[in-house]
Amino acid sequence: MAVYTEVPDAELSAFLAAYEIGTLLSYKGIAEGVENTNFFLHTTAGNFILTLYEKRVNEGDLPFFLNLMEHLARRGLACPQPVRNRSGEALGRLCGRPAVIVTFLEGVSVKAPGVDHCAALGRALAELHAAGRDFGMSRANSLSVGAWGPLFAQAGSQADAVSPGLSERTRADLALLETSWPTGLPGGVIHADLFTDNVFFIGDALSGLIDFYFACTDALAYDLAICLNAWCFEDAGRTFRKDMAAALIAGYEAVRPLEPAEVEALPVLARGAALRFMLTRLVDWLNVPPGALVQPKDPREYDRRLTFHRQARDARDYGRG
Ligand SMILES: Nc1ncnc2c1ncn2[C@@H]1O[C@H](COP(=O)(O)OP(=O)(O)OP(=O)(O)O)[C@@H](O)[C@H]1O
Ligand SMILES: N[C@@H](CCO)C(=O)O
Repeated sequence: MAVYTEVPDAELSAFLAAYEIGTLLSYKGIAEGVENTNFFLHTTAGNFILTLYEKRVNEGDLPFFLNLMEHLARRGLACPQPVRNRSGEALGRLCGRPAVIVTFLEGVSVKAPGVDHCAALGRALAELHAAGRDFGMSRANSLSVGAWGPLFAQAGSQADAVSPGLSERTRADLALLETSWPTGLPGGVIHADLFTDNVFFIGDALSGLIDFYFACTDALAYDLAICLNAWCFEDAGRTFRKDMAAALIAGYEAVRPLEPAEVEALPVLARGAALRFMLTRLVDWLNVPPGALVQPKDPREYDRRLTFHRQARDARDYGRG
């Protein structure tokens, strides 16, 4: 359960008093998620999410994330909206942490997506990229290829205790990716963490996207590569579902066709995306803060995906004919 920061009732009441969101009827810590502390708030005015930003979120980046959510909603994308307090501010402080209330988005995430979910995700991802095109702010991707070596150094010699041979495999992947990472691909605002838990459906229809706290300015096709990893593997990373990948890419290209350079770069982008999530999971796995209510995610699931990516030859192996 991702609650890193306990919030005493009195502090919560004082914080909420600054907002016009009715009277608190109930609240609870949210079980899902690993990055930030989230509470579900039920008030006389409706449902809201209270987020306290933790380790990986830099406070200076919050205006980018909050403005982005507002911008995307203006462009018609369904995503949570920051709630401003009586002074007109969206960003507050609670228990020493930056804190924001956002609107509640209806829908449920799918645990085991199918081909149709992947097709819908592809369309939504391309729509997100299109909606972000005229967003005026930018933020470098702080978890791109340049960050992977330092992340690996944090795990150091403990990697092999998590999975035999992981150090050596990671060293080789890093060396290859650091020299072959593509530059100059079409760029813009990307979500950068569009895992199944961040995409909501009502029935079969995609109802919205949440969790924009890794959003940044980077290659658009890298976002697609992240989704290929997050949505198109089964059995904890052992089985690649080419049919789901094909549906994801086709859904994306129905809105925004990929350029030839992006198609060519897909295998290396997918390999890099897998390494990025393997590394952040590895560091988190080895460093659970004392007292935190969180279930860290298993880095071995991404080590297994890397086995697939290492043998992939071109985009056809990812279902892009
Ligand atoms: N605006 C929202 N509307 C409805 N539910 C939400 C909203 N924001 C968060 N949630 C719920 O809280 C959970 C955790 O939120 P979120 O994914 O933002 O946390 P996180 O710690 O950043 O997680 P992650 O591990 O995906 O980075 C979500 O899976 C969802 O169930
Ligand atoms: N989506 C990430 C966690 C949040 O960044 C993962 O599954 O590793």
